[in-house]
Amino acid sequence: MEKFVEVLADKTALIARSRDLILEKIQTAISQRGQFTIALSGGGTPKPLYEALAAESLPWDKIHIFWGDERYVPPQHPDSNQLMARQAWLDRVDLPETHIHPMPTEADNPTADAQAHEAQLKDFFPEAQDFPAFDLILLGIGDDGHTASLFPHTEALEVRDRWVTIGNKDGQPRITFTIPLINHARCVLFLVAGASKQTALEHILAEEGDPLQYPARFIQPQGELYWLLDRAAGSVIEDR
Ligand SMILES: O=C1O[C@H](COP(=O)(O)O)[C@@H](O)[C@H](O)[C@H]1O
Repeated sequence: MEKFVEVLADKTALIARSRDLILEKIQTAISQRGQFTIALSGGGTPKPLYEALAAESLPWDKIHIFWGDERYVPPQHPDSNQLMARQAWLDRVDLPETHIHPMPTEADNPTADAQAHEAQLKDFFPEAQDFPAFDLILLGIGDDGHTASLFPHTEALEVRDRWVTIGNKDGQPRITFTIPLINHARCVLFLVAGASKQTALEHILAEEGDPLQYPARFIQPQGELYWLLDRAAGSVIEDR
């Protein structure tokens, strides 16, 4: 694993750097493999990044969009990660609808939806031996140290034999990529902004620590790992 930690001056610089990195990864993946596969994160942090990517002229017919996690709500629900990405980015560009691969959330059965999405991924990545290698998985962290929907001390952290599983946020189900799937990516990019993330970040990036308490510590991909932080979040790292 190659690990890079960058502290950017502010959120604007953070978004510009992450946009440029993604544009570089798109170009490399398409020139080497003919397509680019990305899994998106939800929450508030990546929204301006999606808006910035919507302004780019890209080979949309070679780009496939997935999600690393999803809230267990219908696709039109205001909490839906899919809805946010569609409004900020996907609905604004000429991306074929067949290239958008949301996590299903409407079976009224999170286990069935997680299994259905795993089957969809297996159809998309027929060559995958044990786990697929996404070109880029975009992640955030919560103030509690969670990433994707891998929450502290939850069963999802133990899952090693599935691609997709059920997350648990305070008793509410979510759908989430598993740790081994994320760790199989060619590149994992964490985007972290705001002072509220400082404490979690300090524990996640420390030499020693408990990954069950700070699940983002489990993310050690076989490819590249980028931590892009704005100064409000990353000053704790600079001060170390
Ligand atoms: O619940 C979630 O939270 C994290 C972090 O969100 P943010 O609002 O603090 O940026 C996010 O990465 C995850 O995808 C989302 O479902």
